[in-house]
Amino acid sequence: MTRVELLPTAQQMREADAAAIAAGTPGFVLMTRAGEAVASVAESMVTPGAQVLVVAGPGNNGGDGFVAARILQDREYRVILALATARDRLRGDAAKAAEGWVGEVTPVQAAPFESADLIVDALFGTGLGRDLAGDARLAIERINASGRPVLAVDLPSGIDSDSGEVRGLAVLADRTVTFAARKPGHLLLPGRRFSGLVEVADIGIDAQAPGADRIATFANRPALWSGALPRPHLGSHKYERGHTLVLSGGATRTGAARLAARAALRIGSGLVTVASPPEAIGVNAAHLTAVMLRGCEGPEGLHAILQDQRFNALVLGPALGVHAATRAMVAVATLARRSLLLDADALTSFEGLASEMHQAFHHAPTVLTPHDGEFNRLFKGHPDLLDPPSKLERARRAAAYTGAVLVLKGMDTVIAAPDGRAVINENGTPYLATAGSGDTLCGIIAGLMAQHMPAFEAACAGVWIHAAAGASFGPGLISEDLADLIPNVLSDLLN
Ligand SMILES: NC(=O)C1=CN([C@@H]2O[C@H](COP(=O)(O)OP(=O)(O)OC[C@H]3O[C@@H](n4cnc5c(N)ncnc54)[C@H](O)[C@@H]3O)[C@@H](O)[C@H]2O)[C@H](O)CC1
Ligand SMILES: [K+]
Repeated sequence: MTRVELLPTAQQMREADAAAIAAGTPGFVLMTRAGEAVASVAESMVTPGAQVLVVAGPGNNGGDGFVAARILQDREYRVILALATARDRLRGDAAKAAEGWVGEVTPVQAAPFESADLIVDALFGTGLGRDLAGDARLAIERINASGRPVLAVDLPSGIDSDSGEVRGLAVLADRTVTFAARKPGHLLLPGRRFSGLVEVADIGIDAQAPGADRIATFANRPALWSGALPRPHLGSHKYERGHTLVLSGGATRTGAARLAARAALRIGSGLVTVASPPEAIGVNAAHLTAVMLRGCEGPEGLHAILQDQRFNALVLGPALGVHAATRAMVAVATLARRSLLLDADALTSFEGLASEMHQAFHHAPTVLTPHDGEFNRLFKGHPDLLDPPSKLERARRAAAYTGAVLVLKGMDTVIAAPDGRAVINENGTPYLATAGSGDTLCGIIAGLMAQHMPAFEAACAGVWIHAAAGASFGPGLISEDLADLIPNVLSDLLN
């Protein structure tokens, strides 16, 4: 099973950097190792004799570039170094690295971008603090316009290490060499797209041990939650494996509930029932076999069903309709204190009413699964939740605000818990962008919670399993395929 991967913030990297230095490794040694790592990846991209243009910035990212330039020149590459600042402005280790460079230094304006066989982007890394302007911006425009292969040092310049956002303009790199650990900005969009193929170089810094008090972000990996996956044992009976209740929409909107219900059954919920409005009973009955069916007329009907405590996980939202009745159903479900998954209409019915969700979900395991559009509609009027540029930060704040686990979906789905834990998912596939895919995800997560998996772990596992199932099918995937692709993914995880 792969190991857990922490994605340190820029601040956590600075602390890890300082800890390595305090433990006896001089900063310049770290920089030299970083430069060596850059040089060795550059050698895998172009052969000796090739023209390499290293574009260096004013800080230690630039310092790494100077070290790489020296090493490559020693190895018979034709290296030119373009400096986006005045040489006498370099400080500390970067200035020391520049002293070791005896080759040509040109101002950015005169650098031969178009004729380079490889461009090394050493302008900015984790120290990027504001939108780019001036010579730095010019350099990035020239790099991107050159059409030449680009190797980025630590991060593509212009990408924010913590949020993955573009600070004005960013280098579009083919490959990135980063140090000690990947950062959130390498996994979050658009940073992931600008980074190209990311490789992690071990330069003697331990970045996997954040201070226990620190907010930690991880890459979503089975190592984080496979231990919490439900594993039926010989004595298991179906009631032990939970009973998931999925609310259906009206007669012409019943597919979503059945997609969620089948997925809940496939992921291992012992029983699954669709609660259907009377006018849709016939339609649902015609399509259901192992999934059971109950009539349910509005909030009162749901309240009556929930008198049976065996229904221990609920899915509300898909195709329920955006109106007050859906809000009333959510209120009944919340008061029943069962594991609860809210998606789609159960979220957008609270557009402008998010304050009704404030601290509303602390009493029972709850997972909200909005995509960006639903998130922005739900939290309209809450700039503190909508404004942070970082998807991680938005998800974390919304989780803390509601008391629910927040799954903010996309190709870079973020899962955040009210206590600050968060993961970034990266095994998504564009083929999951198909009608009903989200409904299936609801069923997977709820089905795991029905089997008593904690909400955060169930959400992380559900997102990963959903994506792995989709990726295993590829082109032509439709949502009806997804539930039946779960068993293969599960058996890989459970063996
Ligand atoms: N921590 C490690 O593991 C190691 C990191 N190394 C490299 O060091 C950089 C971080 O270096 P730092 O000097 O902190 O910042 P940058 O080089 O990224 O930025 C340079 C400097 O530029 C100023 N600045 C910030 N934003 C802007 C802007 N928009 N326009 C102009 N100037 C800007 C600010 O003063 C920055 O300090 C890390 O990425 C690694 O590549 C070590 O070499 C090896 C170990
Ligand atoms: K860079």
